[in-house]
Amino acid sequence: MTVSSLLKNHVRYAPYLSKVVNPQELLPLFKDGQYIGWSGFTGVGAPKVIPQMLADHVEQNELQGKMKFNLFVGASAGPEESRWAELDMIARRAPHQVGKPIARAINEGRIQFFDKHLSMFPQDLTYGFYTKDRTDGKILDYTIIEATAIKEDGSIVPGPSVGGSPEFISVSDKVIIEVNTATPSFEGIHDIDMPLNPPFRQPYPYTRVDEKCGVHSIPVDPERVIALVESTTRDKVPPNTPSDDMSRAIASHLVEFLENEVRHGRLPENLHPLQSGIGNIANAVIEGLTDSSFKHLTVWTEVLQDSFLDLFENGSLDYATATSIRLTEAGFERFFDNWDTFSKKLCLRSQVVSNNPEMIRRLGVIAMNTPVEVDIYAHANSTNVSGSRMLNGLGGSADFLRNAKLSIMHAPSARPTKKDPTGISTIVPMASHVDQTEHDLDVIVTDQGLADVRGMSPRERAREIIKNCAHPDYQPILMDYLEKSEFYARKNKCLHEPHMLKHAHKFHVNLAEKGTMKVDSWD
Ligand SMILES: CC(=O)SCCNC(=O)CCNC(=O)[C@H](O)C(C)(C)COP(=O)(O)OP(=O)(O)OC[C@H]1O[C@@H](n2cnc3c(N)ncnc32)[C@H](O)[C@@H]1OP(=O)(O)O
Repeated sequence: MTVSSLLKNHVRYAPYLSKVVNPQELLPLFKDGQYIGWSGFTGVGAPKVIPQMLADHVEQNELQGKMKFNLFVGASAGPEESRWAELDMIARRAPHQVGKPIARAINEGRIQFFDKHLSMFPQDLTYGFYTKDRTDGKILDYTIIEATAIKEDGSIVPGPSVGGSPEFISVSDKVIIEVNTATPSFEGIHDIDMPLNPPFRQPYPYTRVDEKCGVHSIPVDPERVIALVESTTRDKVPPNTPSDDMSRAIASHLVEFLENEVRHGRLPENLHPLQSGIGNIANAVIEGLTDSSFKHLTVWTEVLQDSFLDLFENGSLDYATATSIRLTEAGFERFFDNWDTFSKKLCLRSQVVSNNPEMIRRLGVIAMNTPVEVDIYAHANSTNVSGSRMLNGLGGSADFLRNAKLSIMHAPSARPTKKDPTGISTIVPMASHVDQTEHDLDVIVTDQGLADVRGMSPRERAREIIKNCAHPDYQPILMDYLEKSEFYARKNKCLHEPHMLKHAHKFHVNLAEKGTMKVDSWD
């Protein structure tokens, strides 16, 4: 097959050039029921060509539901994954996904999805936990990985995400590389600690966000690389929703809180390394920090979004490390135009390291993530609407929130339903599913205000959360629930964390039946 000169420029290990194929030639390798790993994390750095080729094959031959794979991706992949879900090509999936088609397939029971902390997922895969029913001793049949360059030793330089690729490759029978020639090489930006399983694993030695001691590309046994294909499509991340009054209000409460922590000596002037989730609120919080007086900030997180570029550019951010840099097309343009500046201030690691509990606790990270709901005692649901409907998954939220120095959850105080503009209260009597427990969270913040629940008993917490965070439409209803619960609990001597179990999920039942959480009474 003729190899383009662009591809030759990206591949510095000559023996691979004889393995360059037309993607169609790989079709016979793929069989229903196989276990496949993809590179990628939060919609960037995932393979594109082979997933599309397989999707076209399924669509053209009406093989929907007849060619299904057990698919593992560090976190969410790109639009190719949605297409696989639409064509019923995914039998099993872990650990985090994004997009309506895949969430629909999970909630319709067509995909067996299991959720796991992002720091643990790759190592558990290498332990063989997820393939314990295989009888051939293999873990992954194929890893399909996107590279932006291949080095002289045949090792793989990933693109804007590292994710779980090092672990996937280490347990993959065969490896297929998609070399993306539309994206500039990301060489020099990665620092990768290769997997080493217990009992001989060494501690990660980092005591600052900018320390590095890993390798700069992912080593692979060239014998296991069976094919290379050229990919000419860049990652496409949809534009972020601009910040609005609600998200700006949250950001301003948070900035005020952090300033107060500095004044009281609980944080240094440049804070501690920040972690920030994805989405509109997380973006607004970072924008809020851009406008604040904090300088020399650092970031230890899993995903960097466009708003971090502003922080770099205005000089507030000294250094950031993550496992993925999920930028919009405009963001990537800005990033490549200023490669020399950004690449010196940025490092991408594997997700086992970016989300490593020991590192998060050692560095005293300040973690900020958005929940579905938080209950009056500070248990939070990050994943399942009304206890059942899976959204995106746990992601790294609990890796960070359990281990951070400050664990913060930010959310709108109310979300709309078709029937009621404030039909969903973020603050509920009892969370319908718990991902973050009362033992993990320190601060809850909504557009209404901020509840600092450190050191508070559950009943003190409940009052602080209702008073400061609940939407005014729900404050009296929640107070009524709390007081009635206390009345019954006092009689039964169970006042530590009082609930009326028969009413604890009445907000959710009311939402299902009447389209609003506004319950008329507790009787
Ligand atoms: C890769 C990573 O891990 S990044 C690091 C952090 N990761 C995480 O925190 C993972 C878990 N978190 C998440 O996935 C997100 O933060 C979410 C989904 C919880 C919140 O994100 P938001 O952008 O605020 O979600 P949004 O308000 O659009 O809600 C999503 C959907 O859930 C519905 N929803 C949200 N909360 C509720 C609720 N309490 N009750 C009922 N429905 C709800 C919304 O109506 C919306 O429904 P739709 O899909 O039919 O439109």
